[in-house]
Amino acid sequence: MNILWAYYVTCKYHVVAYNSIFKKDLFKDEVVLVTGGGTGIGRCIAHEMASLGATVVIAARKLDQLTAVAEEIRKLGGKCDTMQINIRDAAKALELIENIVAKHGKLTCLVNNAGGQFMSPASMLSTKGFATVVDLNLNGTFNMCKAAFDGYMGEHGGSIVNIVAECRNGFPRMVHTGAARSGIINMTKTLAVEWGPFNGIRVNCVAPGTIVSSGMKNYPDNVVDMIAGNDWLSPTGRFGTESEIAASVVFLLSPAAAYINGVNLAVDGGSSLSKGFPEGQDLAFNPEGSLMPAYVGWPEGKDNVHNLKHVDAPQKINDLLNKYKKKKSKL
Ligand SMILES: CCCCCCCCC/C=C/C(=O)SCCNC(=O)CCNC(=O)[C@H](O)C(C)(C)COP(=O)(O)OP(=O)(O)OC[C@H]1O[C@@H](n2cnc3c(N)ncnc32)[C@H](O)[C@@H]1OP(=O)(O)O
Ligand SMILES: NC(=O)C1=CN([C@@H]2O[C@H](COP(=O)(O)OP(=O)(O)OC[C@H]3O[C@@H](n4cnc5c(N)ncnc54)[C@H](OP(=O)(O)O)[C@@H]3O)[C@@H](O)[C@H]2O)C=CC1
Repeated sequence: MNILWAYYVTCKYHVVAYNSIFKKDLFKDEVVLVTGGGTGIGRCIAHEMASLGATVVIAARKLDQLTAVAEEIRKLGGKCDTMQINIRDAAKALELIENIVAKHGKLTCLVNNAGGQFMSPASMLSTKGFATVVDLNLNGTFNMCKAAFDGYMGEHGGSIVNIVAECRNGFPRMVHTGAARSGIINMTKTLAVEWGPFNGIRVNCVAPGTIVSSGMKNYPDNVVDMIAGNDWLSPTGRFGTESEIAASVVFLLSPAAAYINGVNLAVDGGSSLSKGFPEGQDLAFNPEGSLMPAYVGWPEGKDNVHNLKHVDAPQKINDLLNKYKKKKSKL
């Protein structure tokens, strides 16, 4: 009897969790701001949130990219607005939040996705280069968190997800971003504690490992070659996908994560724990491993193919992704 009861309770909660994660109108009352939403991972997060009913505002410096993504989302039936921002400008960050609240009535979720860096050994990095990357990632993320708090969340609550980069063991060749992202992870813990009492504000991080995305286009060919040559640097024997990052963000913003606060969720295939097998991904490749399709939330088009171009990354990196997919489809 007890076993049956335990089974019933477990199943019941599975069903509750499943429904609350996938219900198509889960975020219908939410207004979410995704910084850097005109490209790559941010674009994917914007699509997923819109597919679940949210009103999405995407903001970055380049309006043309934002406009194109907003059109894609609207064509698929989602709600999306665009606004321009340089997250390094604190005053403009507050102005942005105030504009969103004035236009959409609230701001319940913030995804701090905008950021980036370049590759350089520490020995060759200038003081200005270090400061620039810290300013963009650490100060920029703080500017957005503080603006969201002052402009809406302090009074009404909300949920924040900061996209960082997996940097648990340091970040060789990217000392600036490793320092900045570690700063964000620590800041996230502090804000979770300080702001929780303000109507239950939650602040969490997602730390991507190496992800096939447009971000790689920022790197010169020799760096892309190096990254592409190291695709085995994770126990899963592959890189991650944008939708695998978006899924974790959706989860952390959802009621399924209502009691999760101040964590840093590594989405890296375990690369922070081990670098996998030096023999290469052929040996390490796990045929059962998930390769989520892009834009899980939207209905598929003709022949079960998504209407959207999946990933905008350098050709060599895309070739690797297609190689994994072919292997998977053979099984
Ligand atoms: C084993 C393998 C595992 C490999 C594992 C690899 C994992 C990769 C994981 C991460 C992936 C991603 O994040 S992908 C996402 C990437 N996306 C982005 O980076 C987008 C955002 N990036 C940017 O905006 C820029 O790159 C960034 C430099 C950060 C900011 O641009 P700004 O215009 O503000 O700054 P700039 O004026 O260009 O530059 C300011 C100063 O910075 C320095 N600087 C700028 N670019 C530089 C460069 N390429 N090399 C040296 N120094 C540079 C110079 O000192 C510059 O000053 P002067 O000398 O006076 O000019
Ligand atoms: N791809 C990967 O392997 C990994 C990515 N990440 C992080 O994930 C996030 C998304 O990366 P990804 O999509 O791959 O890369 P992208 O380069 O495509 O995305 C970066 C986005 O940030 C925006 N941005 C950059 N600087 C600013 C600024 N000053 N103000 C406002 N927006 C800005 C850019 O838009 P615009 O130029 O129009 O301003 C762009 O949309 C980044 O923070 C990245 O560092 C972390 C680990 C791994």
